[in-house]
Amino acid sequence: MTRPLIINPSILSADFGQFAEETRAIETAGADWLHLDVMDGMFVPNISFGPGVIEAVRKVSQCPIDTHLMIEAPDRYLEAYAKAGSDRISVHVEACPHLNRTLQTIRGLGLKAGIAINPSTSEETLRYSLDAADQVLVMTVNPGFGGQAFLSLTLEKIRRIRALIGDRPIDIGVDGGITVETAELAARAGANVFVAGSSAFKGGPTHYAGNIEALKAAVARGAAG
Ligand SMILES: O=C(CO)[C@H](O)[C@H](O)COP(=O)(O)O
Repeated sequence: MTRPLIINPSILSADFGQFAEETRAIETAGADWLHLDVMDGMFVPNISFGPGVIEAVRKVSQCPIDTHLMIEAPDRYLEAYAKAGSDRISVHVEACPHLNRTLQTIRGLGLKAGIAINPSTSEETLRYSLDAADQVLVMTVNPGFGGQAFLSLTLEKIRRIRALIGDRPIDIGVDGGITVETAELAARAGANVFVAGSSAFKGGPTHYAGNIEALKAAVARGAAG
Protein backbone atom coordinates (compact mmCIF):
# COMPACT_ATOMS: atom_id res chain seq x y z
CA MET A 1 0.00 0.00 0.00
CA THR A 2 1.39 3.44 -0.95
CA ARG A 3 1.54 5.89 1.94
CA PRO A 4 1.95 9.69 1.64
CA LEU A 5 5.52 11.03 1.93
CA ILE A 6 5.79 13.15 5.08
CA ILE A 7 8.57 15.57 6.09
CA ASN A 8 8.56 15.73 9.87
CA PRO A 9 11.03 18.29 11.28
CA SER A 10 12.33 17.59 14.79
CA ILE A 11 11.90 20.61 17.07
CA LEU A 12 14.95 19.40 19.03
CA SER A 13 17.08 21.22 16.43
CA ALA A 14 15.17 24.52 16.70
CA ASP A 15 16.53 27.55 18.54
CA PHE A 16 14.77 27.09 21.91
CA GLY A 17 15.20 30.79 22.66
CA GLN A 18 12.89 31.58 19.71
CA PHE A 19 10.57 28.67 20.12
CA ALA A 20 7.26 30.06 18.82
CA GLU A 21 8.91 31.86 15.88
CA GLU A 22 10.87 28.73 14.96
CA THR A 23 7.73 26.59 15.05
CA ARG A 24 5.82 29.01 12.82
CA ALA A 25 8.78 29.35 10.44
CA ILE A 26 9.24 25.61 9.91
CA GLU A 27 5.50 25.13 9.39
CA THR A 28 5.35 27.97 6.84
CA ALA A 29 8.40 26.45 5.13
CA GLY A 30 6.41 23.30 4.32
CA ALA A 31 6.65 20.89 7.27
CA ASP A 32 3.93 18.23 7.03
CA TRP A 33 4.10 17.18 10.70
CA LEU A 34 6.16 18.35 13.69
CA HIS A 35 8.22 15.81 15.64
CA LEU A 36 8.58 16.36 19.39
CA ASP A 37 11.35 14.37 21.08
CA VAL A 38 10.73 13.70 24.77
CA MET A 39 13.81 12.39 26.62
CA ASP A 40 13.97 11.46 30.29
CA GLY A 41 17.69 11.01 31.02
CA MET A 42 16.99 7.33 31.78
CA PHE A 43 15.87 5.55 28.62
CA VAL A 44 18.26 7.83 26.74
CA PRO A 45 21.22 9.74 28.20
CA ASN A 46 19.72 13.17 27.58
CA ILE A 47 16.83 15.27 28.88
CA SER A 48 14.74 17.42 26.53
CA PHE A 49 11.28 18.67 27.50
CA GLY A 50 7.87 17.64 28.80
CA PRO A 51 4.18 18.16 27.97
CA GLY A 52 4.40 21.95 28.48
CA VAL A 53 6.43 22.28 25.29
CA ILE A 54 3.95 20.19 23.29
CA GLU A 55 1.21 22.48 24.61
CA ALA A 56 3.19 25.55 23.52
CA VAL A 57 3.71 24.12 20.01
CA ARG A 58 0.00 23.24 19.77
CA LYS A 59 -0.88 26.89 20.45
CA VAL A 60 1.14 28.23 17.52
CA SER A 61 0.87 25.42 14.93
CA GLN A 62 -1.78 23.60 12.94
CA CYS A 63 0.62 20.77 11.97
CA PRO A 64 -0.05 17.27 13.30
CA ILE A 65 2.15 16.79 16.37
CA ASP A 66 4.10 13.53 16.39
CA THR A 67 5.35 12.94 19.94
CA HIS A 68 8.21 10.49 20.37
CA LEU A 69 8.53 9.28 23.96
CA MET A 70 12.11 8.21 24.63
CA ILE A 71 11.25 7.47 28.24
CA GLU A 72 11.01 4.56 30.67
CA ALA A 73 7.50 3.29 31.51
CA PRO A 74 5.71 5.67 29.09
CA ASP A 75 2.22 4.48 30.19
CA ARG A 76 2.52 6.88 33.14
CA TYR A 77 2.45 9.88 30.82
CA LEU A 78 0.28 8.96 27.82
CA GLU A 79 -2.70 10.96 29.02
CA ALA A 80 -0.59 14.03 29.76
CA TYR A 81 0.96 14.03 26.27
CA ALA A 82 -2.44 13.46 24.67
CA LYS A 83 -3.98 16.36 26.63
CA ALA A 84 -1.06 18.58 25.69
CA GLY A 85 -2.09 18.31 22.02
CA SER A 86 -0.28 15.34 20.46
CA ASP A 87 -1.93 13.77 17.43
CA ARG A 88 0.35 10.74 17.43
CA ILE A 89 2.46 9.16 20.16
CA SER A 90 5.27 6.67 19.61
CA VAL A 91 6.66 4.56 22.45
CA HIS A 92 9.75 2.37 22.35
CA VAL A 93 9.35 -1.38 22.04
CA GLU A 94 12.35 -1.62 24.40
CA ALA A 95 10.50 0.35 27.12
CA CYS A 96 7.13 -1.46 26.92
CA PRO A 97 6.74 -4.97 28.36
CA HIS A 98 3.02 -4.82 27.49
CA LEU A 99 3.36 -3.11 24.13
CA ASN A 100 -0.02 -4.17 22.76
CA ARG A 101 -1.77 -2.72 25.81
CA THR A 102 0.19 0.53 25.58
CA LEU A 103 -0.71 0.96 21.90
CA GLN A 104 -4.36 0.28 22.70
CA THR A 105 -4.25 2.95 25.40
CA ILE A 106 -2.86 5.49 22.91
CA ARG A 107 -5.61 4.68 20.41
CA GLY A 108 -8.16 4.80 23.23
CA LEU A 109 -7.09 8.40 23.82
CA GLY A 110 -8.06 9.14 20.21
CA LEU A 111 -4.49 9.28 18.87
CA LYS A 112 -2.46 7.38 16.29
CA ALA A 113 -0.13 4.87 17.95
CA GLY A 114 3.49 4.35 16.97
CA ILE A 115 6.21 1.86 17.88
CA ALA A 116 9.79 3.17 17.91
CA ILE A 117 12.60 0.66 17.56
CA ASN A 118 16.30 1.12 18.30
CA PRO A 119 18.99 0.23 15.74
CA SER A 120 20.08 -2.92 17.58
CA THR A 121 16.57 -4.28 18.20
CA SER A 122 15.22 -6.92 15.82
CA GLU A 123 12.14 -6.18 13.71
CA GLU A 124 10.74 -9.48 15.02
CA THR A 125 9.80 -7.62 18.25
CA LEU A 126 7.14 -5.80 16.19
CA ARG A 127 5.43 -8.82 14.67
CA TYR A 128 2.63 -9.36 17.21
CA SER A 129 1.86 -5.69 17.82
CA LEU A 130 1.54 -4.38 14.28
CA ASP A 131 -2.25 -4.69 14.20
CA ALA A 132 -2.40 -2.23 17.10
CA ALA A 133 -0.03 0.28 15.43
CA ASP A 134 -0.39 3.13 12.94
CA GLN A 135 3.33 3.80 12.60
CA VAL A 136 6.71 2.16 13.09
CA LEU A 137 9.49 4.65 13.84
CA VAL A 138 12.81 3.12 12.88
CA MET A 139 15.65 4.77 14.78
CA THR A 140 18.43 5.30 12.28
CA VAL A 141 20.80 6.51 15.04
CA ASN A 142 21.09 5.46 18.66
CA PRO A 143 18.50 7.78 20.22
CA GLY A 144 19.32 10.65 22.55
CA PHE A 145 21.01 13.34 20.50
CA GLY A 146 20.55 15.26 17.27
CA GLY A 147 23.31 15.63 14.72
CA GLN A 148 24.50 12.00 14.57
CA ALA A 149 25.40 10.05 11.44
CA PHE A 150 22.79 7.76 9.85
CA LEU A 151 23.43 4.05 10.50
CA SER A 152 23.26 2.27 7.12
CA LEU A 153 22.63 -1.08 8.83
CA THR A 154 19.05 0.12 9.37
CA LEU A 155 18.24 0.12 5.62
CA GLU A 156 17.91 -3.65 5.53
CA LYS A 157 15.70 -3.46 8.61
CA ILE A 158 13.40 -0.92 6.93
CA ARG A 159 12.99 -3.32 4.01
CA ARG A 160 12.18 -6.19 6.38
CA ILE A 161 9.65 -4.09 8.30
CA ARG A 162 7.99 -3.04 5.03
CA ALA A 163 7.60 -6.74 4.18
CA LEU A 164 6.33 -7.58 7.68
CA ILE A 165 3.70 -4.81 7.44
CA GLY A 166 2.43 -6.04 4.07
CA ASP A 167 -0.60 -4.05 2.96
CA ARG A 168 -1.62 -2.85 6.43
CA PRO A 169 -2.06 0.98 6.55
CA ILE A 170 1.02 1.58 8.72
CA ASP A 171 3.55 4.39 8.18
CA ILE A 172 7.27 3.70 8.43
CA GLY A 173 9.18 6.64 9.88
CA VAL A 174 12.94 7.07 10.00
CA ASP A 175 14.59 9.17 12.67
CA GLY A 176 18.20 10.27 12.98
CA GLY A 177 20.83 11.48 10.53
CA ILE A 178 18.25 12.15 7.82
CA THR A 179 19.78 14.26 5.05
CA VAL A 180 18.98 14.63 1.36
CA GLU A 181 21.18 11.57 0.70
CA THR A 182 19.95 9.29 3.49
CA ALA A 183 16.30 10.31 3.05
CA GLU A 184 16.45 9.10 -0.54
CA LEU A 185 17.96 5.76 0.53
CA ALA A 186 15.39 5.32 3.30
CA ALA A 187 12.51 6.13 0.94
CA ARG A 188 13.85 3.58 -1.55
CA ALA A 189 13.93 1.00 1.28
CA GLY A 190 10.27 1.66 2.10
CA ALA A 191 10.10 4.55 4.60
CA ASN A 192 7.47 7.26 4.09
CA VAL A 193 7.87 9.54 7.14
CA PHE A 194 11.17 11.43 7.49
CA VAL A 195 12.14 13.00 10.82
CA ALA A 196 14.72 15.67 10.09
CA GLY A 197 16.40 17.76 12.78
CA SER A 198 19.71 19.22 11.65
CA SER A 199 18.94 19.04 7.93
CA ALA A 200 15.58 20.84 8.28
CA PHE A 201 16.83 23.60 10.60
CA LYS A 202 20.30 24.18 9.14
CA GLY A 203 21.15 27.74 8.14
CA GLY A 204 18.34 29.42 10.11
CA PRO A 205 14.80 30.47 9.10
CA THR A 206 15.67 31.90 5.67
CA HIS A 207 16.86 28.41 4.64
CA TYR A 208 13.98 26.31 5.99
CA ALA A 209 11.86 26.34 2.82
CA GLY A 210 14.87 25.33 0.69
CA ASN A 211 15.85 22.61 3.16
CA ILE A 212 12.37 21.10 3.16
CA GLU A 213 12.01 21.40 -0.60
CA ALA A 214 15.31 19.51 -1.06
CA LEU A 215 14.15 16.76 1.34
CA LYS A 216 10.80 16.47 -0.48
CA ALA A 217 12.55 16.11 -3.83
CA ALA A 218 14.92 13.48 -2.38
CA VAL A 219 12.17 11.31 -0.89
CA ALA A 220 10.14 11.55 -4.10
CA ARG A 221 13.21 10.27 -6.03
CA GLY A 222 13.70 7.46 -3.51
CA ALA A 223 10.05 6.41 -3.53
CA ALA A 224 10.10 6.33 -7.32
CA GLY A 225 12.86 3.73 -7.01
O1 LIG B 1 15.13 11.25 18.12
C1 LIG B 1 16.02 11.97 17.87
C2 LIG B 1 17.35 11.77 18.49
O2 LIG B 1 17.27 10.74 19.38
C3 LIG B 1 15.80 13.14 16.93
O3 LIG B 1 14.58 13.11 16.28
C4 LIG B 1 16.98 13.42 16.12
O4 LIG B 1 17.62 14.30 16.98
C5 LIG B 1 16.84 14.06 14.81
O5 LIG B 1 17.94 14.91 14.63
P1 LIG B 1 18.98 14.79 13.43
O6 LIG B 1 18.16 14.87 12.19
O7 LIG B 1 19.89 15.96 13.63
O8 LIG B 1 19.67 13.47 13.56
